[in-house]
Amino acid sequence: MSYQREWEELSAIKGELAERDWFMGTSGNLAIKAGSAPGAFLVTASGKDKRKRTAEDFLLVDLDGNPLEETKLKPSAETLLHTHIFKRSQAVCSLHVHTVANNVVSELYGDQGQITFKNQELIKAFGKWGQDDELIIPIIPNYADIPTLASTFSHHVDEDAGAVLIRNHGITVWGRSGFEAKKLLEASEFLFQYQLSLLSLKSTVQLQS
Ligand SMILES: CSC[C@@H](O)[C@@H](O)C(=O)COP(=O)(O)O
Ligand SMILES: [Zn+2]
Repeated sequence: MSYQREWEELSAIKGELAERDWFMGTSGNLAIKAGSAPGAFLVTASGKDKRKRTAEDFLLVDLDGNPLEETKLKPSAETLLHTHIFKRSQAVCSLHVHTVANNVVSELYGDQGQITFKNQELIKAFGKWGQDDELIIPIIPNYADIPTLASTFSHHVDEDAGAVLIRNHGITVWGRSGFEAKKLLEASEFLFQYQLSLLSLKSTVQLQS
């Protein structure tokens, strides 16, 4: 089975996210559908330093997350989340990263179960082009039991592109292409960093007045 093109695409995305330092402490995992095999996708191998580029970065798994080729590599511990995305939508790529900004936002808004962005240019990345459009990013608890986490996560996969925050853990985004998934990830991180800067400056101004 040939998946060289998808391997190179995911590898290039991985390299860009690594340049942003979004894989601290081996965190993060990435997946892309293997075009020639509709029931298969490439996923990052578990526990690797994703800043490094190696011949063992990804392995091919089926839609239940089982390896399709003989390998000593283990699929990402969070492969189940990617399987839900590919089973429930037409998404082609999903990306998961831990950043300080997405963790802090998930904790600040975790009790509300979501964060809403409005009057922000970058929500257009999610197709929100109207004057009063809102982008709602759900926030789910960080269940240690991965099947429970994945099942909770799956309830929010109702479109072919989207984003979900996992509280004090990270974000998972998915899209109809690698380009779209990366765009949503970058837009989300921009919005999180903006929100944190705004809250911090507001509290400084309040303290001074
Ligand atoms: C030490 S990073 C935390 C991991 O448990 C996990 O959240 C993660 O994102 C990476 O796990 P991985 O199994 O390498 O895909
Ligand atoms: Zn993670």
